Amino acid sequence: MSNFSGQIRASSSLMRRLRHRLSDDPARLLQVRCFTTTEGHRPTIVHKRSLDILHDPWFNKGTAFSMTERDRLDLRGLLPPNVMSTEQQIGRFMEDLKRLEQQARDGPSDPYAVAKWRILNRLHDRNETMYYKVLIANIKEYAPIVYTPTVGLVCQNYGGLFRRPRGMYFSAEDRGEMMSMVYNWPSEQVDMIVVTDGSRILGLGDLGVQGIAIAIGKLDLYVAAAGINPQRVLPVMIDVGTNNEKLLKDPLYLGLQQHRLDGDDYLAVIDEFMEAVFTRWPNVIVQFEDFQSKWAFKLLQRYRDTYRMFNDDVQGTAGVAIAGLLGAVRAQGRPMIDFPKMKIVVAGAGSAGIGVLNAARKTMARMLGDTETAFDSARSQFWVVDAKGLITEERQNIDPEAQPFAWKVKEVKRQGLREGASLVEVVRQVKPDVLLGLSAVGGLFSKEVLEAMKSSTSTRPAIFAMSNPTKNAECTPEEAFSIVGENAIFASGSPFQDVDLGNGHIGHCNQGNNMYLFPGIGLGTLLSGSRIISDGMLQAAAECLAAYMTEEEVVKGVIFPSISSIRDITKQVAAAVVREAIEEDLAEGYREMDARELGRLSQEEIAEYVDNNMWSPEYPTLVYKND
Ligand SMILES: NC(=O)c1ccc[n+]([C@@H]2O[C@H](COP(=O)([O-])OP(=O)(O)OC[C@H]3O[C@@H](n4cnc5c(N)ncnc54)[C@H](O)[C@@H]3O)[C@@H](O)[C@H]2O)c1
Ligand SMILES: O=C(O)C[C@H](O)C(=O)O
Ligand SMILES: [Mg+2]
Repeated sequence: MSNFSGQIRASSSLMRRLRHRLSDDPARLLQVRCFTTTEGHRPTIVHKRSLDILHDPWFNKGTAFSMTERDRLDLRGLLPPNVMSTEQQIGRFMEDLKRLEQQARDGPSDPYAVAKWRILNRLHDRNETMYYKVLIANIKEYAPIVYTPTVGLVCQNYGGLFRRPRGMYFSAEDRGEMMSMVYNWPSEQVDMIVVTDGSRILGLGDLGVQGIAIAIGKLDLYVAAAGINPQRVLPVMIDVGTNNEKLLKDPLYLGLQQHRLDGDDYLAVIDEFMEAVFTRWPNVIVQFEDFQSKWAFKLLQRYRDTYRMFNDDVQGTAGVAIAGLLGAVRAQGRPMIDFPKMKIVVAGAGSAGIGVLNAARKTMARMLGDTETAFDSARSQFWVVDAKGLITEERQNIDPEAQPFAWKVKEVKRQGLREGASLVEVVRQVKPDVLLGLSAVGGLFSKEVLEAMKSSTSTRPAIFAMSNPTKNAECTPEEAFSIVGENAIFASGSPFQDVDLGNGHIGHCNQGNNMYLFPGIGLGTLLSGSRIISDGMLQAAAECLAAYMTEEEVVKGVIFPSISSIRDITKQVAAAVVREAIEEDLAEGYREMDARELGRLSQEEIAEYVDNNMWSPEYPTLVYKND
């Protein structure tokens, strides 16, 4: 790794000299700037040869090593003699994968999904370049394998599926050691960490150390969608124990078999981890993922003003939901500014639900003039139902995060409702424009609830069944369209097929998942060099996603892009985040691009800068060097 950064250092000084000579020609300066920050096609110096190269997934090309390279790197005889092109290699790999698929049933219950994950995982272990080439070219097919829903099944079965370790594990036993442990990771530079404590994996609950697969899956999207260099990503599991009784007794369980640490002991572990990673990699960005709500908000408040971090479930989900909600307004043929008139019922008041509620309320308030009164009145557009029913001020031991959305008892009485009213009662009385589920309860939007949505006052009632994985979705698109009607707008957290409504009509199934935002938030933060991730940067990301869909698409009920365009949407989101960081004077620059230069870039140049800094899976030519 040291050579890799050495190469970057060498090329940086060359570029500095070049730039000095060109500095009075702004047009050429931009060209050089873009060039300096592009992952180039120069040879990569390696300090390994022979089997060490074949066992190194960062350098391995398998049968694609040319004969001259085989000679240079002492590989002759270690590979079958036929030199394959990348296309041939991928062709062979895909044939294998497809063979399996042809025998498989469609849909989320695909019995071969885990087998496909295993095949892809093996490829990931032996050849990173090829793995990401396959993933990027077939993202629609394989995102549901490396990401939700299959990754959920993988986490549940990780004890059996675990082969080669990937990422780092910090456990409660490592207290006092983390600052030195971080140096065991081979990369001199890490741009992105996704960390989980495994306490709430998707809607599957506490999966302890097995939750590492979720961090790996999120980082796969960072590479595939945002072009973050895979040598600079680090999946992390913080193992503070588990409260999953089954895992505590499982002889195959890979983690600490003790109950979770809590209170100050818990905080001490997370604090030590944050200090350690930011000491070694001061420019890293840490994404918190799938922490139980109890800690998600507290940790976000604790770190967000000092570290470059965000919580994907709270903040990423909020942005995606806002984009979807604005899409639902546009789908009715109404201007976005009508958003503050929407009546929204949210089922689920955990990290995701509360994140969405806070962001939606702020967005409404901004549209109403950004005054305190506007903020206050926006509150009455939301009805929050959790496991105990409708939340009002009468609720005992109310969660402080949910408190601002608790209805006054007198007011709900007037609406024919009361503390703890059931979801179906609330929907019947409120007749909402939107029913949004982040409850993790599969089938929560029952026939009765969806029947009640038929009296929605909206011409295009929106049903967002956002819980993951598939079996935790609050309803299926078939149920939504058949019961609520063809005009409904549907989005789900995990992918479903579009629904054939007959007569040539298609019920469009949108995937409303934070995957449309977190890669761009991470990339934009990295390239802006902002030390924190501000509300404005998150808002800019959400607005960019909302504006991505055309009027024509939105009217057809298509409110989120297809996953096939995830690299493009991520690029745009990242550019929007960079622009906002510049605007807020937070951008400190990245590598050769300092804050001043960044501040001078036009909108088009920012887009180009982002594009030029995205990693693409191409084999570099390798040259051996012995120091
Ligand atoms: N689509 C996305 O991008 C996305 C993003 C984040 C989270 N999620 C999903 O959202 C779900 C919830 O995540 P979380 O972190 O908020 O979890 P959480 O466990 O913190 O919260 C779940 C909430 O649902 C409530 N609930 C439980 N049973 C209910 C019922 N019968 N009726 C109404 N509410 C009920 C609970 O009281 C709690 O408030 C998970 O399935 C997760 O996968 C989806
Ligand atoms: O992981 C996902 O697919 C979305 C979200 O982060 C979740 O926790 O469900
Ligand atoms: Mg999550």
